[in-house]
Amino acid sequence: MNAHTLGILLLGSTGLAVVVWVLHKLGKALASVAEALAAAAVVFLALWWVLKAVAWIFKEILTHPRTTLAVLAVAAWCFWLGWLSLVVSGCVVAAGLLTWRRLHLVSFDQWAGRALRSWWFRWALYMPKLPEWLHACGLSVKDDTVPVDLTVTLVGRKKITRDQQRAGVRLPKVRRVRSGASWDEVRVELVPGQKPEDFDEAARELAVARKVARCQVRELAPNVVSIDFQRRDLLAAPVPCPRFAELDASSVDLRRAWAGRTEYGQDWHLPLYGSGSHTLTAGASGAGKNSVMWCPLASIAPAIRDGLVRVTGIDPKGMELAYGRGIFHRYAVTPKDALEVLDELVAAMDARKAEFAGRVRTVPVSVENPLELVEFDEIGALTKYTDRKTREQIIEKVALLTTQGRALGFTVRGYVQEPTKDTVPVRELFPRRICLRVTSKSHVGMVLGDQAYERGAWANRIGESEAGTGYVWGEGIREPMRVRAGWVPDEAVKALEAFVTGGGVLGVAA
Ligand SMILES: Nc1ncnc2c1ncn2[C@@H]1O[C@H](COP(=O)(O)OP(=O)(O)OP(=O)(O)O)[C@@H](O)[C@H]1O
Repeated sequence: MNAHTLGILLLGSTGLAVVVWVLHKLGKALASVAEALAAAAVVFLALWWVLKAVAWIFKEILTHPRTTLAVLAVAAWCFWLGWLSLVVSGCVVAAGLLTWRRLHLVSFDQWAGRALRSWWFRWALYMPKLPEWLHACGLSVKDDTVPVDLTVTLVGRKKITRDQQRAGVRLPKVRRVRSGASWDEVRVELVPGQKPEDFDEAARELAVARKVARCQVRELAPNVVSIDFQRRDLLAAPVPCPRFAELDASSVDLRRAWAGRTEYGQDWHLPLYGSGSHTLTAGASGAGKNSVMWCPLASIAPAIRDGLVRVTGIDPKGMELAYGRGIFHRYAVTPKDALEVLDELVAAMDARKAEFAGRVRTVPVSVENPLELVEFDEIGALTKYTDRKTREQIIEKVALLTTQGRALGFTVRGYVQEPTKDTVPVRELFPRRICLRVTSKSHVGMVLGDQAYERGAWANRIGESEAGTGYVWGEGIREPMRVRAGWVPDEAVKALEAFVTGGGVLGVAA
């Protein structure tokens, strides 16, 4: 090997070493750049997921505030205080709620039970199941009109894709679930292509899907309907009237006369004396107004017999009350007689006022000063359909009795078919109202007040076969409550008459 070759080899090795060194340095630099990029990507991704999670939590808080906050509260509790204290506290709360439920079912249900049941039904039943039912009942909109994207590739092939988000079917969204004692209201928002009538037509199928006897649909807005499912009906069968022959005088409480049953399957009481005793009952013909009248009278039969209660009957039809004529201390049919009877009552009230003023705040019921109970059937017949002079006088006397009678032991109970203001101008003077089956939705508000219908007093939907069923609201009842008056058949009215007049205690099998 000569010097020239040696020089070339040396130069070549040096060049190669330099190239290797440069590549090594380049590789190192590239590796650190890649490392930095990877770290940045990880940080960016982590930040992106955190942001997404925060956005999701905010969205959930906004759309389902109660549920999300409850879940967050439970998680926070577990994190800071431990799960054991959570379980113990949960058991204590559950025991408290169960005790409350046992002691007072109605107040428990109206303040806590409804909210818990609504929440549970929403998440466990209606959110997962309703879309399925709606689809099965033909209440979904098929998205045949989904746009199709055509992609032409470089090699000339065509790829057809559908917008995955909008493919398939569109279903109404559940907006709210409200669960009452007997009915569940599921509010849904319709999708374009649907109308409320579609839901009306599918009501029967929906009832079958939910496995309940009845389902009704209410239109709340052009694109919102409430699908109402009747879960149970404890008032389907007539409620028997009390066995008054077996009652003894000491068990009669005039402030809580038994009147029938509530939709919770509990006793329904009405006050005949004291606060909230003036009662107006509205109901279409055949709605069962007379059972609201007769049933409490049957439950206080011993007090009527003993002279602690004196019943006055005003009966413009001259039929219904005449059947138990002996029960009534005073009785009137014609407008003239009615006015006379009312005059007599107002005079008695004034005499009592003169005797007791300044001595007591409420006149105690006794044989000398009995509770004067006025049963005014078809009150509209005399406050609208008589001559003006008599009408005005009758209205004036009823107003006097309802405004001044409570503390003096005078109670008026009126019954009306048409609860409009011009039929019953003294409507507002009756603090307690009962709405039996009525012919129009507007009547519900007239009897029970604004919002009664919206809050579930659907008295216009009571069936003709459900006579005696109605709604009560106000006077300590937070939500409209469905009730059914005890049914007092004809023979029971006769037996009641015999009982209170001392004509033999016949009693009635309940
Ligand atoms: N509580 C009830 N339970 C079961 N059936 C009842 C009840 N109340 C009434 N009915 C039935 O409904 C029918 C009509 O009842 P009721 O006479 O009380 O109606 P109403 O509202 O007074 O009607 P109208 O104003 O026409 O007199 C009764 O004959 C009876 O068959």
